Amino acid sequence: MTALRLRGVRVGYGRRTVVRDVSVDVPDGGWLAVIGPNGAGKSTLLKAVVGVVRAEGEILVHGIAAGSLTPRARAREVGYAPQSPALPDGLTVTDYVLLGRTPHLGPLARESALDMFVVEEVLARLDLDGLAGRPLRTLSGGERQRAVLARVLAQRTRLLLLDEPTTGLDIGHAQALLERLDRLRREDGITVVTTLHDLTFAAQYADRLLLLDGGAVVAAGTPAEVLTPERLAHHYDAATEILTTAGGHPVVAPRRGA
Ligand SMILES: Nc1ncnc2c1ncn2[C@@H]1O[C@H](COP(=O)(O)OP(=O)(O)OP(=O)(O)O)[C@@H](O)[C@H]1O
Repeated sequence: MTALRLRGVRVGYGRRTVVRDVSVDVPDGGWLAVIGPNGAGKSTLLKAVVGVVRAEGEILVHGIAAGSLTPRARAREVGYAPQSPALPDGLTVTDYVLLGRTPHLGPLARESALDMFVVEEVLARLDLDGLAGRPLRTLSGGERQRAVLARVLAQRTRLLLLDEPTTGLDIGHAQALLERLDRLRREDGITVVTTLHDLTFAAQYADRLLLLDGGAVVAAGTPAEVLTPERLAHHYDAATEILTTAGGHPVVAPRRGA
């Protein structure tokens, strides 16, 4: 089954079109990385899928038109972490992550033992259990980023849309997070869509890349197909060499003084 299908998606702010004619299919259990230079329209595309911005064209989530879902139903299908979310002041990490359970709560809106279990499990997996009682405002940038991801994972959706999930994370925490997502994908069939500026991480984890420039898809395919020095020069204005890891994944190495 196709977890996410976009056909001819267009998004504009006012009269300016910033995403144009985007079509892509993401199969169940797949990982799509949306890449592209600053301002290419990556975040806007994700926002269109979760309904934060209005879009034209077709957006199907697990075969259902996204626009026909209530916000609560959509939140049970799609977990979304924006690039820099506004965090409610005064909440502890546990309280905040518990917000991820909101779409699953019954009519009395009381959390059950299952909700608490899910929250504790997610906190442990993201190395946040030691911070569970801390107010959000006292966390470091990277810890805050992990708390945002914990809230999204607590939502337990089959499709995750993550906007720059590794921003502010050190290489170890970034890798641990991407490994965790990869395991969810392989073991539970969760589908992952991320924007990622780190093209080497994108090439390691995503099975498909979608390169946007000026709001349009300019390349799509496997990391090895999309990441060429010519494309990176043309669309990012970057001088790079593409190396290869022992495992056969492309590595994007910037070239000094080119
Ligand atoms: N709320 C808004 N109102 C008007 N223009 C916006 C709004 N949000 C984004 N834009 C513009 O839309 C274009 C695409 O922005 P978007 O944030 O989707 O790009 P991006 O590819 O995610 O960029 P980055 O890599 O810098 O995060 C940019 O030119 C941006 O200035």
